[in-house]
Amino acid sequence: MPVDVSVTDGVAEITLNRPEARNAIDAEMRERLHEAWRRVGSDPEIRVALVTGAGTKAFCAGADLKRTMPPQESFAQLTFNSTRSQHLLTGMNTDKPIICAINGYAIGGGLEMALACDIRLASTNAELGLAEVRHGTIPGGGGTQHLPRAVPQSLAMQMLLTGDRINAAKALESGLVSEVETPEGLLPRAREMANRIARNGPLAVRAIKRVVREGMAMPLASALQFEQFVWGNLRDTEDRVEGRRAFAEGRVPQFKGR
Ligand SMILES: CCCCCCCCCCCCC/C=C/C(=O)SCCNC(=O)CCNC(=O)[C@H](O)C(C)(C)COP(=O)(O)OP(=O)(O)OC[C@H]1O[C@@H](n2cnc3c(N)ncnc32)[C@H](O)[C@@H]1OP(=O)(O)O
Repeated sequence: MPVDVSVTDGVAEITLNRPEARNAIDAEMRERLHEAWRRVGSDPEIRVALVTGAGTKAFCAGADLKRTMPPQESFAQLTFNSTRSQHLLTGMNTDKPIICAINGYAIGGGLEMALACDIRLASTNAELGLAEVRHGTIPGGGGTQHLPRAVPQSLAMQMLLTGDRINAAKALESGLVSEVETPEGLLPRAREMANRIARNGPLAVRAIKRVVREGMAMPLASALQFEQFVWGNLRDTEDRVEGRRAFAEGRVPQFKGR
């Protein structure tokens, strides 16, 4: 299968599995990814998602450049496809946190997928770039908007206009990724982080993702009001009571998500 999904202790691990094509996204992988993101969003047992690539060379080399494009895609069909391409990423708009373990090349749609995630970790051999301009097009999966929001605009424009890749060190320095690990250490680190998030209050975890993502698009005053509103909604939850009770009793809280 071009996409493997395994769920353990509330963590859904999604692996892009076409290493022979540097995990490039063809039509079948796109459909399986849609299914995976739908499962993450709908399965109450899943609290966190972790996405990575099979093999040691690439997270994802982007859209499959060898796929045959129908010669005369109607505009409606193109719109549908672009919508669905967008959906590959917007489908990730679950309110559950997604960690991306970038285990090698993340290019084009591969970097766009990583940019749609909440936490990005990279291995020392990773290289990240948006090559679309070299193919006579522009990123179609959110890259022109997410990259300048993730790194300084000058670096984003340099990457977009040249199609150049940056290495893991530059990605860390620019804040595109939050940590760099050895190839052997990347997945264990990502899994450890995912498991710690999965043990936190699930309502609070999802509220944090929502408040940050939606608040960033608001004026500061409105965003602070939004935070207060969401904080108030959590005040009377069983999880908040359990958190305080567990601290007082010196034990690990058992959150139920209500
Ligand atoms: C209806 C279908 C829908 C499809 C999907 C739609 C949704 C997609 C998500 C949303 C996307 C929006 C728009 C996105 C656009 C893009 O992503 S454009 C593509 C951008 N990517 C690239 O330009 C990368 C091209 N590849 C490379 O530069 C290099 O391969 C590499 C990644 C740097 C790796 O180099 P190296 O390790 O030297 O390996 P290679 O020998 O080059 O490659 C190994 C084999 O893998 C094949 N391959 C690599 N990349 C792709 C690819 N993108 N598409 C198809 N195949 C790829 C390569 O051809 C080799 O194959 P073999 O020759 O058969 O061994």
